[in-house]
Amino acid sequence: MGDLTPEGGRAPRYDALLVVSFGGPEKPEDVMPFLENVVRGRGVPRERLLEVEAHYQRFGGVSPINRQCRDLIAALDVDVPVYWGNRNWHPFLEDTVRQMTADGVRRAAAFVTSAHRSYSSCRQYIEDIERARAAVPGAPEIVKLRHFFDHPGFVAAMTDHTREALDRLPEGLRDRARLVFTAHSIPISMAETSGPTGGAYEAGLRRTASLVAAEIGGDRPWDLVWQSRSGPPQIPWLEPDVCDHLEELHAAGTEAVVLVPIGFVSDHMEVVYDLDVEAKALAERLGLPLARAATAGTHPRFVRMISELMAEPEPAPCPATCCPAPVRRPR
Ligand SMILES: CC1=C(CCC(=O)O)c2cc3nc(cc4[nH]c(cc5[nH]c(cc1n2)c(C)c5CCC(=O)O)c(CCC(=O)O)c4C)C(CCC(=O)O)=C3C
Ligand SMILES: [Fe+2]
Repeated sequence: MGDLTPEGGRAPRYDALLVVSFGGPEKPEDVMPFLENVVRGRGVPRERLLEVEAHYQRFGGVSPINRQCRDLIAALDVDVPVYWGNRNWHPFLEDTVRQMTADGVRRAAAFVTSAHRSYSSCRQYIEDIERARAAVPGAPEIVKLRHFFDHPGFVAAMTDHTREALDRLPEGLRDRARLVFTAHSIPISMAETSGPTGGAYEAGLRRTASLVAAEIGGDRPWDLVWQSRSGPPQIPWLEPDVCDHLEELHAAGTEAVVLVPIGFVSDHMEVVYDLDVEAKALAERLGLPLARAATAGTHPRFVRMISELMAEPEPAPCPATCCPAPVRRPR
């Protein structure tokens, strides 16, 4: 299928675009069932779950993520029908794949709202897609687009938003502000097995951060730290946590910080709670001037990136050894 390109490769031909995301609750009574979907079989302690439930209830039981997916879809400029399915909440992928099948879709491109490589952000989405396809007779072929952590469109959007955040700091501090990039912490064992040869999650995040920092220029110091740790306490996750890091920076004399959530593509609950509520309150307590950069969201350059990914030669599927599912240790 597809025409030969001048380079002799095959131009992919997709008859639909499927946006695949995490999903989130949109009313208070959906919060607990959503969380139970997220943590099923993952050994997340009950206390952690109740704590996270309170984060959602504080915002009326509504995660911003579904709205953000709708906004992204509305901003897309592609010449095929666009579908949307989630891992953890409505619209569920399986229902969407059923609809695509009924509509006669044969071969769709899948854009997953996750830039980086790890089990949670890559392989698990592949499993979600394959499970949905297996449940629907005659389901279309679904080709997952490549990871985009180093794509110029993603980097440009994050650079713009980092500049905007710098401009929100008091003028005299802008040149001295440190860039603190954040991403979701994951278990160290998951980080070590991410990508085809391991370590790709952190390496990719460092790559994006260094590209953004270089665009910002001025040899500005930057760090990569972690947020939103979950899981049972006895299992080691990536550290330091962003809040511990802010305390350390403050103690060491850092005058101002811009937080850049490079590990996420929209301002969803983990960004608005863990950074805009928790980290912000800490910074206020410390007297540390802090601004948080927006995620890529619907930045035009990021939106255009999605069309560009669809026009690329079809990505090779991930090798089976890439981002394996975590081994579940008995507790
Ligand atoms: C790498 C990564 C990303 C980035 C890539 C991507 O975007 O996919 C991400 C995104 C997100 N994580 C999200 C929410 C949650 N993640 C949890 C738990 C976990 N995340 C993990 C990893 C990641 N998560 C892991 C290893 C766990 C432990 C359980 C498990 O092994 O799966 C929990 C359970 C409660 C708790 O936090 O303890 C919640 C509620 C939301 C939605 C926010 C909203 O509703 O707006 C989004 C976009
Ligand atoms: Fe998560």
